[in-house]
Amino acid sequence: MVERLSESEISSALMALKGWKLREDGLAITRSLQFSDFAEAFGFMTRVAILAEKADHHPEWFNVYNKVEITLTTHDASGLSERDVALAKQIDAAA
Ligand SMILES: C[C@H](O)[C@H](O)[C@H]1CNC2=NC(N)=NC(=O)C2=N1
Repeated sequence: MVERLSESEISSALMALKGWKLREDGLAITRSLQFSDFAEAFGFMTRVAILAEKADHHPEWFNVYNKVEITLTTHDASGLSERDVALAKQIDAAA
């Protein structure tokens, strides 16, 4: 069973991440990214898809043209877990 992060763990995790915000309900983190065009955006999404599959931890995301909006939460914990932080760090590196 994956543990849900405490508020202080979430705050310190957000400081180590780039551009991620805590969703109003406190149960997810979100980040918006903008690329030069659709092909760049989709290439990023492809890299993230491979990382997500390897981690067995998957984003909720939306893409329109060169913009990608990502939401991370852990369904199994009904909130944020270390899996979200780990994937967010990998996403920051893939951007
Ligand atoms: C059995 C369980 O659904 C799987 O282990 C994974 C799949 N991907 C997942 N992704 C996310 N975001 N949260 C999960 O709890 C999750 N669980």
